[in-house]
Amino acid sequence: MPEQASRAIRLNAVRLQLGKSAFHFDGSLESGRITAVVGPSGSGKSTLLNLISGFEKPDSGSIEIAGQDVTALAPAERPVSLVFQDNNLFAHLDLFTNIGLGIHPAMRLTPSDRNAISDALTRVGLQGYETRLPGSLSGGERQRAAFARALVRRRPVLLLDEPFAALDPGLRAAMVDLLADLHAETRATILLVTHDPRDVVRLAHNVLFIEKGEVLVNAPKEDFLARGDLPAIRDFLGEEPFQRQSP
Ligand SMILES: Nc1ncnc2c1ncn2[C@@H]1O[C@H](COP(=O)(O)OP(=O)(O)OP(=O)(O)O)[C@@H](O)[C@H]1O
Repeated sequence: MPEQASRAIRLNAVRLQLGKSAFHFDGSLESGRITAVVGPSGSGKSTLLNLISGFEKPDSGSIEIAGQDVTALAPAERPVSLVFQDNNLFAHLDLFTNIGLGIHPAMRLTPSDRNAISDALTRVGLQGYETRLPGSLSGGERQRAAFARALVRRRPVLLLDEPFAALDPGLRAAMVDLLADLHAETRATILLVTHDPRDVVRLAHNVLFIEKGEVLVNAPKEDFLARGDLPAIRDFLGEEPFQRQSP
């Protein structure tokens, strides 16, 4: 499938040292699919997303997105949207502007852009919050606003670092459904860092399990869920019996 291959993310012998932590990533991620990025705390999940989005530069090796070598490109030049763990809203700008910047850095917005912003706010349950500053929002509301910005950007690659972490169970379920809908609409390549095996079961097509800065397993979800023989994966899955479900 040449077209599929050309749209994938490839990490070619990527090496990075951050303080005492060494990272080595080699392999590819399927395009148009949701890949759950899982593994113990401190294993390198956020670092992988930072490398793909360009906020970290490899010491050696290269990164390709959609067939293009992006290793030397700045984050804004990459076809990627990233929602950080602690979200990345500008504190001095209202929500409308924060989200509008996701569409156009100089805020030259068309009427349809303005509609898209309002629509995104509605979809994350923040309708009417256009003039609010991030500091006046709860952690979960900020997280949803960051998600709304990723929605309007419509980049082919969406990187989400624990986007549901600060949400209560009801909102969490709504946002999980929203992400599933978003993927069905856009067929974006989505990497989702999560600590919750339920997200893997509900959302993921593939799973990348990272341990100590390296990929332990990169496999379809069904194969991953069957790897209870590996202690690290058993620890992640816990005691719950997980059904083999398709997203
Ligand atoms: N700039 C840095 N300087 C030194 N060490 C760093 C730096 N950034 C990350 N690290 C270390 O690299 C390791 C991996 O960090 P990373 O944030 O990628 O882990 P993670 O898997 O996302 O963890 P968590 O699940 O807790 O969010 C950690 O031990 C972290 O302390």
